[in-house]
Amino acid sequence: MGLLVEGKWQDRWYDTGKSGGRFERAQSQWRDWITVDGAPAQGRERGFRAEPGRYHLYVSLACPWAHRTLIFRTLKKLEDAISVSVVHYHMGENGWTFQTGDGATGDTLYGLDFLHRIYTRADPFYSGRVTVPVLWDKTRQTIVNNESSEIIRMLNSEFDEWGDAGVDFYPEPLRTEIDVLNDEIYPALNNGVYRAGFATTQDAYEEAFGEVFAMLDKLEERLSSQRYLTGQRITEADWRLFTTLVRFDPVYVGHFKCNRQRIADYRNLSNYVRDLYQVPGVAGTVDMRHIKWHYYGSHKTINPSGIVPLGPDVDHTAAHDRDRFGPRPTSRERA
Ligand SMILES: N[C@@H](CCC(=O)N[C@@H](CS)C(=O)NCC(=O)O)C(=O)O
Repeated sequence: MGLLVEGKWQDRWYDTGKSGGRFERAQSQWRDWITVDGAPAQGRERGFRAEPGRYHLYVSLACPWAHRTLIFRTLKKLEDAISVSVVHYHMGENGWTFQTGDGATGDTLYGLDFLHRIYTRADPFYSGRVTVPVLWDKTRQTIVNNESSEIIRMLNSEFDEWGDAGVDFYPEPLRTEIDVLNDEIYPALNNGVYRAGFATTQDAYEEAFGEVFAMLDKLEERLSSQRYLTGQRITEADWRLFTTLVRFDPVYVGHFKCNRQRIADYRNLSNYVRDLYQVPGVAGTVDMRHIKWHYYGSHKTINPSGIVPLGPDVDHTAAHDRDRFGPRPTSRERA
């Protein structure tokens, strides 16, 4: 675990010293957009035109933010248009690596050893964290964007010429509602579990823990009267929630000490996760080995032995009860 300082790698854990023991996630620094016409997004200088075969995703199968991008790539049928490299699940003193095996592909573009070399290839003097996902432009050999919430928006709408234009997870009439949901769920839950797990004071941990479960209670209630977060169709807000929920019982309950209760103890949330998991294509994006071995094996400050617990055995393929709100509409019916 570390970061780049003016292009030089330094092995350093998160610094919670100046924030009262609170974990504060750094802002992603690469924020350009791929667009259909190649025009720069508002306020940006560099423009990137959507083209098949030009862009590449660097992901970890363990990471909930990278997982979002894989789900969008799969459900938008962009596998042929956008290529992928999967880093090794272990993140040690060199950060994410391109060690191969066990589902890790290595760097399929340049054969590099560490992900930080991708960042310095884009900017030899980059300072900041080296995170996944990374959306890479093979033509200009640079990073377009390393913020998952933006990458999924591009995949949703800018590659429709080569993907499934009938699938839209950010439909115009629901945008405000989706944005409001994201703004609430991200700090309290998606990032809340990390704030609980990486806290270095009791107060910081308890604050995050309270927010995590207050949000889960709220979502449980919301999902007691409708199939998905905005009602009858699956949106971006659901996929963003899914990647956190699917990691909750196997990792966040134990490793991040979010143990008031499990997702399995919430009737609606547990059925909802199974419902989303069973959407064709999604199961193939969930890799429990990478998920468990990454967190338990990489975070030595919170699990020094690196031992990975064997349980729990969560069966996401089991039947769910969400059809009680009516059938899940297919993308064709919605379009
Ligand atoms: N806001 C970013 C966060 C990405 C992120 O923090 N990824 C984690 C893995 S789950 C990472 O690569 N961490 C490495 C580090 O912080 O050094 C996004 O959503 O894309």
